[in-house]
Amino acid sequence: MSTTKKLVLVGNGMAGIRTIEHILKLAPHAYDITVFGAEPHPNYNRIMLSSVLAGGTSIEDIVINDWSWYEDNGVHVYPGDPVVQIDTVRKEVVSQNGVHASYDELIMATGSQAFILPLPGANKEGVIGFRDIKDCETMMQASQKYRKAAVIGGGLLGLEAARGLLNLGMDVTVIHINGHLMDRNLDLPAGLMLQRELEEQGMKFLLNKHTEEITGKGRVKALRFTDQTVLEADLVVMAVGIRPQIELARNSGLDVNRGVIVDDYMHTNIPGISAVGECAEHRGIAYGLVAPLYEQGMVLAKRLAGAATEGYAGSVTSTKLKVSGVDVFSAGQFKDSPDTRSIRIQDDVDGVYKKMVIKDGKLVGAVLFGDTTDGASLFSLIKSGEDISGREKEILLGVPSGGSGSGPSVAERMAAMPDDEIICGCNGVTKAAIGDAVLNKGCNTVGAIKSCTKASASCGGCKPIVESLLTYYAGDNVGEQTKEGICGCTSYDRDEIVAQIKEMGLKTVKEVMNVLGWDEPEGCSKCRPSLNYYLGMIWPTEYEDERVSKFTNERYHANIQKDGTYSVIPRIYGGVTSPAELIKIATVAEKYDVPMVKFTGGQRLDLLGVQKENLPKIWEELDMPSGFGYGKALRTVKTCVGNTFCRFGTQDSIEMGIRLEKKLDKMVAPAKVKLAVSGCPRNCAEATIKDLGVVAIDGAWELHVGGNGGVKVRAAELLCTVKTDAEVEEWTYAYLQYYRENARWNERTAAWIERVGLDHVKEALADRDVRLALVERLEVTLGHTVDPWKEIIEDEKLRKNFTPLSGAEPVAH
Ligand SMILES: Cc1cc2nc3c(=O)[nH]c(=O)nc-3n(C[C@H](O)[C@H](O)[C@H](O)COP(=O)(O)OP(=O)(O)OC[C@H]3O[C@@H](n4cnc5c(N)ncnc54)[C@H](O)[C@@H]3O)c2cc1C
Ligand SMILES: NC(=O)c1ccc[n+]([C@@H]2O[C@H](COP(=O)([O-])OP(=O)(O)OC[C@H]3O[C@@H](n4cnc5c(N)ncnc54)[C@H](O)[C@@H]3O)[C@@H](O)[C@H]2O)c1
Ligand code: SF4
Ligand code: FES
Repeated sequence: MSTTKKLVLVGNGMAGIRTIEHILKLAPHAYDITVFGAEPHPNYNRIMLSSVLAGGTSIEDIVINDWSWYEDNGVHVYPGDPVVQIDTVRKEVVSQNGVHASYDELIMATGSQAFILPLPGANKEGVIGFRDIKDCETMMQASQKYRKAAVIGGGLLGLEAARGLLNLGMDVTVIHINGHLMDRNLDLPAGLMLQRELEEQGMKFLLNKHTEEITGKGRVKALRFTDQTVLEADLVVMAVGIRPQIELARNSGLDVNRGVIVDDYMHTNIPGISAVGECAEHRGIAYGLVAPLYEQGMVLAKRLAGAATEGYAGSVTSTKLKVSGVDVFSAGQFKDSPDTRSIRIQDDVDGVYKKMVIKDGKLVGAVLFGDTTDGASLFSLIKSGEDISGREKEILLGVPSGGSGSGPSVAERMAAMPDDEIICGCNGVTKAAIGDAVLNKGCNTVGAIKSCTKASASCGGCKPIVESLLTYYAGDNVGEQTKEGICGCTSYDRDEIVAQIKEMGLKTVKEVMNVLGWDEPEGCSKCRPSLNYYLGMIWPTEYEDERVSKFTNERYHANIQKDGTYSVIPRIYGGVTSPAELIKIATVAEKYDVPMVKFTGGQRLDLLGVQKENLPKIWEELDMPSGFGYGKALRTVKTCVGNTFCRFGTQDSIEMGIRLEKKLDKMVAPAKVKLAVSGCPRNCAEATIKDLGVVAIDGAWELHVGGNGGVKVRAAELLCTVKTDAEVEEWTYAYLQYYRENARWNERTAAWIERVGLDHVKEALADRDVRLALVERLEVTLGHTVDPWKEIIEDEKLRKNFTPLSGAEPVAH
């Protein structure tokens, strides 16, 4: 008589089949396995439905185990045939099609269903959730016939659905009950930054809106809200959360609450029946992300295979929004509470926000917007629970901690990580699997690991840790192509892209992406602005700036502030103003109720707290050039008093500063550029911590380059000493143009000089003909650059962009 036990799995989804995969590995002959699935498909990666909807991925691409896998592993499968009854006494399940299957062990892995708000009209045609392949197909079909889509719920799922529908050509409005998006994962500043970014992509939002009714005859026509406004819609996608599928379990006598209640070994209250995945509730939590479910699956598989396991103790979760062009990451406890401290950086120029939440010296939560490269390492710090006291700022600023004795190095952290730690949550890839790919399967690049294990193939959030593990395992054998592409969308680096743009005459961002085979068709918030810069630098007379490829600040030509208002900084050449100019500034400040007028560190006046819609009017009335206080461009030329008034001064620093600023006032660059001119070596203008600082010495001028006074202070290095004012100009312009042509986008001169070395720059500029040619190219560029505010003021269409934040006002009936 056979000793093989019978194992029945109810639910052919991600958690259940992952458990079966482990059992097949741990105890290949222990069970005769039967799987029932309500969906007619083989086991597929539900996560990737967002990518299918957004385009570029097919249903076939997201299948994890095709039909042959079931056959090869002797797994009997009943697709499209849900289990409708469980006889826990006879130990038998019955399916909708009348199949009876007896079991020794039964796994419930029925997942969740989309929560459909019980609104009048919710049963109309065109109202759906977003949970499975069928929903995805319904949306794709609807987009062929209809224009207006409403997505209820501004969480992860709603925003991914909305992005997909936009890609399908629909006009999409997201209705959100809260005041900021992704309120379950983000705090207010990150939520606002996300909203702005998505608005730029064409998404519309109605916040703090409560839907009351779905109207229309047969098919949906509109949504009516509690404030009695109405939004027309031919397709409504509900993405307001999920509910575990527990009816079958409840009807079968299993203890249920929100989900099927399980202990640390995934036992339910009935012997022989386990539950795993979203349908399970462990220590009061029913998870809605794959990583914890895979951890549960591993524990269950070990128990059923008779292997030792410490049980499941619960998970800290992390999420990453899968919308191309937006980088958002959230992990753990992201909200402040009385027993936590938090530390945050908000860089409105580059559209970056980072927050760490700390409790008892340990990192317990993090939010990242705009730059999520540190997401994986922050997440592993949260999971490891190590004490980070004294290193908080270092960690948040992304300064690598290694070798200095201030904390474990990356290699030490990789070594300490347990083998069964899941590195790629989306695909359930463990550290051991990555080690195996590198050590035994010859994978020596991230790309090869991706092909072999699927790690980093979905949301990409795990890529930095995959890279660290690759280095940890492969050491010196890391393959060539791990050279960094400019972002996750491409493997081309900056120099290759610039060379290809020149060689192939590529003229638009889209063209570069198409021709160079970008992985993400829309690009992301890193590559779009950098391509926009490179194209403008290479084709100064032809290229038209692509507004959508820029950060918010540069798109609105104003610095966005913490509270969503903007600041206005007119140019004040060399920091020298006049009574007439001051009166003009004071007049607009009073007229538009500007809450604060402040001197900046760069000797200018900043009007803070300006509403977006007032920006064009203020600039029009000021009638002063833009100070580019927001952009990757020339910011200020700070000057000291110089020999006009100062008794120590040997040269006229004010005149020199104004001359340089007048020439360069519209110069855009890879990153912001600050200049200063001091009239003697006392250097009151602090010229030696500027990108370029000019310091007068007796009978000559010194030019110092690559300085920085920000987070990482760097003293400038002496580039040259010249005698005449004309030479100061020639070297300054040549140096800046050389930087414009050779630095990576977003690379300040300090970082650039550190990377290429001062000697290289000196050598490149040594030849006068080369310098003159550089100056000429800069002049051509400057000749084609316009003052952005002049352009906006004169163009009605551009002025229209300055309407209030949530532009999507509902249609009132
Ligand atoms: C569009 C989308 C994007 C997502 N993106 C992410 C992401 O980026 N990261 C992340 O971590 N998570 C993401 N998720 C969530 C993730 O997909 C789920 O957490 C995961 O699929 C849950 O796995 P599960 O096996 O518990 O449930 P499921 O994958 O839902 O599988 C359950 C299966 O059981 C079937 N079933 C139900 N009742 C029965 C029955 N009586 N008989 C037989 N079969 C039955 C269901 O039809 C289903 O096929 C996303 C979800 C969606 C919808
Ligand atoms: N990238 C990812 O990790 C990813 C992507 C998609 C889905 N998922 C998972 O899938 C599950 C479902 O996602 P979700 O976004 O539906 O759930 P969610 O709970 O994360 O978000 C639902 C959102 O809807 C809002 N909401 C609730 N009621 C509303 C109403 N009446 N009107 C308007 N808004 C309302 C909530 O404030 C919330 O922000 C979650 O577990 C999620 O983690 C994850
Ligand atoms: S740098 Fe020299 S010239 Fe300029 S203000 Fe200071 S002391 Fe005077
Ligand atoms: S965690 Fe999403 S691809 Fe790895």
